[in-house]
Amino acid sequence: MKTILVVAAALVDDDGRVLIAQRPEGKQLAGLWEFPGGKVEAGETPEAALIRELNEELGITVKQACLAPFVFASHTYETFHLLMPLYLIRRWDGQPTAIEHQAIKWVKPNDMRSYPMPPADDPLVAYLVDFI
Ligand SMILES: Nc1nc2c([nH]c(=O)n2[C@@H]2O[C@H](COP(=O)(O)OP(=O)(O)OP(=O)(O)O)[C@@H](O)[C@H]2O)c(=O)[nH]1
Ligand SMILES: [Mg+2]
Repeated sequence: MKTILVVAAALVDDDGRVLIAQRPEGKQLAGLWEFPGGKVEAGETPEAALIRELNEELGITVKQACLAPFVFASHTYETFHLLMPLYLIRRWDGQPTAIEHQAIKWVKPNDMRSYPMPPADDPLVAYLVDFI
């Protein structure tokens, strides 16, 4: 089975809320709420990939120095194994916008359980509850 590397971000605002984004219709896991991010492309560092994805998906600009490695998910799906580092980000330029998602939402980590997320993400929420 192939391992795919996906990078994701927990954007944290001044009130300690985290941004989650609803996956588009027609995509795998449509309608579930996720951390913005995406696949690392060939020749790309994980950090460069995350900066690119956040610009494509949310229209924000993030500096590499503002990416803080946090925790990772390692989860076997039916057709691939997902390895997904999650970075914490507290500073960025621009206003996050749902460019590729159905919707985005700022939620307290304690309230994230009300938003169905991909199975790989479940263990990550507990770390946010403890740390944010
Ligand atoms: N971005 C993101 N992907 C996640 C999360 N949890 C999770 O299982 N994934 C899985 O990671 C895989 C890649 O994510 P993605 O669809 O965002 O990839 P991408 O932005 O490069 O999109 P694309 O492949 O359509 O260009 C998907 O299979 C997705 O289901 C999460 O919290 N955030
Ligand atoms: Mg994505």
